Amino acid sequence: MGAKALPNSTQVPSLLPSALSVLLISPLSTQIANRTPPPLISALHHASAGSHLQWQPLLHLYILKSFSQQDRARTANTSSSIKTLESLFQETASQAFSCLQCRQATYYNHHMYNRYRALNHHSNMDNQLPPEVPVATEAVAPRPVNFSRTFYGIMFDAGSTGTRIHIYKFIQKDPVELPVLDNEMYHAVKPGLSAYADMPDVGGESIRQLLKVAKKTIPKEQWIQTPVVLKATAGLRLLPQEKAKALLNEVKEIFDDSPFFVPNNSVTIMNGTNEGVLAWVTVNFLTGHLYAKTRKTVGILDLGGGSTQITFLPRLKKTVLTAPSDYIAKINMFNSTFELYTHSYLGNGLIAARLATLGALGADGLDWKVFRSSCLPKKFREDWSFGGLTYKVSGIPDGFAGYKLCYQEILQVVKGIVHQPFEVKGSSIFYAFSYYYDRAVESGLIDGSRGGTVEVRDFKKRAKEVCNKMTKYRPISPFLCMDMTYITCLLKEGFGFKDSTVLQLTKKVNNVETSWALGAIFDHFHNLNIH
Ligand SMILES: Nc1ccn([C@@H]2O[C@H](COP(=O)(O)OP(=O)(O)O)[C@@H](O)[C@H]2O)c(=O)n1
Repeated sequence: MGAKALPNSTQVPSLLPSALSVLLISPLSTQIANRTPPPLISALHHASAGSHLQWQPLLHLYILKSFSQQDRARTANTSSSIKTLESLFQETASQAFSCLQCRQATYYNHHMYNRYRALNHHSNMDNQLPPEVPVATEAVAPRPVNFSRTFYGIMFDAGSTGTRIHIYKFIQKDPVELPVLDNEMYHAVKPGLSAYADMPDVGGESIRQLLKVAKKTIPKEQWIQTPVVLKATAGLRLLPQEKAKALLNEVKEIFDDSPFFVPNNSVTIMNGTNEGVLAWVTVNFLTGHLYAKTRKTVGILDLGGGSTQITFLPRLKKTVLTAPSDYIAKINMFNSTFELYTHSYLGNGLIAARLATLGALGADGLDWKVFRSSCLPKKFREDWSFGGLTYKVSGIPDGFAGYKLCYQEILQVVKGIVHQPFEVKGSSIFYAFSYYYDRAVESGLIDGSRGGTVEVRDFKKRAKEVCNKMTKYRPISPFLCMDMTYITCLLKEGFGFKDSTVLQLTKKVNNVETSWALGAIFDHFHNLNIH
């Protein structure tokens, strides 16, 4: 089966702006007023304080599908989603206010006080729609003179293959409105910090470079109250402790010299559980699945360079009961606790898996040993660098190359290592990103600008083709056969997905990266208490 188009909720960008602007500019315009049930108008209008990224999939679905009078049920769902996304920010407000009370940071002062007021305004709204808001309210409502409309958060993702900055802009239009995510500014540099294990000061330059982007993006008067946080993943987890520490210290010094607000513990190595859970929070937030008592969520599959994560909300108790105890994590949101299946496999990221397949992971004699694999073109031989080390790698010149042999090699890296959750054979939807996405694009499975939906069997089919015609695909990457075979093997033999399992390959939703970073900024503003 070839690539399919994404469903509506992830195709929003091309269709939404015009439809959304109609609603935001004139929520009671005749057409909409005639066709939209009054409670929804109220809810949408109440929520219309900015461009409201998180409402977009909901609005999109509603506008495109619900203009006929038939869909009262869908309207009810939409309204409840709006309400529950508000709840997320109500909780944020509550947390922020406690920070205000403990005087942790000047940063929180006026934004958070206003959000606390919003919390009071919305208290006891469980199972209700937001209150009716007259159309003219936004134009004439009195506001405090210095009311600040926007605030920002900076999250650095120090990954094994690169360092990225995510600058999130939130808007709070009115003291009684809750803040919403307006947009994300994203920038990335390569290689990752771990490549500077022996020269942390040089590694620090990449952070300085990215901070310049933050200074350009965020208005000067906001700098002092904008938190800057860096979380490192597999690259630093795999380094010797003292080398990782030296890099983190370097970053902390750079942050301290910056004009931004540096909270406690702002530079850390994140654990694998949080990486998986926060990516789940991001994707479910962006796709409109995150609300109180939600059962209909999507799973996530993240394939990094050094580690890989799987996270989903089990529907069946058996999935929880049959999982190793440290594969279940709890997270608090909307006054309830979500019990997630999550695990991060360190050493099973795509690049680490290449090294393992080649027998090079942790090997000595790197200056003379040549690491060979039947997953590489026979005549290929090159020096290849990862994580600050250089490896001599090659195909097997007088041997065989191809899918079957390659699959057998790769099986050693997966079999018996990756746990198969009970429920994964069911019909849950999984969003897959990072290297799943990149390799699907490079091998021509999906379009790079739009993403797409594939089945697990599509990866297998394309892996066979790439491995059995290595010369054709060599200009794209000599590692493409190895990578595609690894992805196939990880999905099938590792997690135990069926050939027919559908994967939603997505890099961005409404122009926001599908990465743990957004979940992490939520976690910063409101401790989600992952345990
Ligand atoms: N915001 C992000 C972060 C990573 N990635 C991709 O994720 C892959 C590697 O992730 P990573 O370097 O963070 O690896 P880990 O440290 O998580 O193992 C690369 O393909 C990146 O381009 C992305 O597309 N967008």
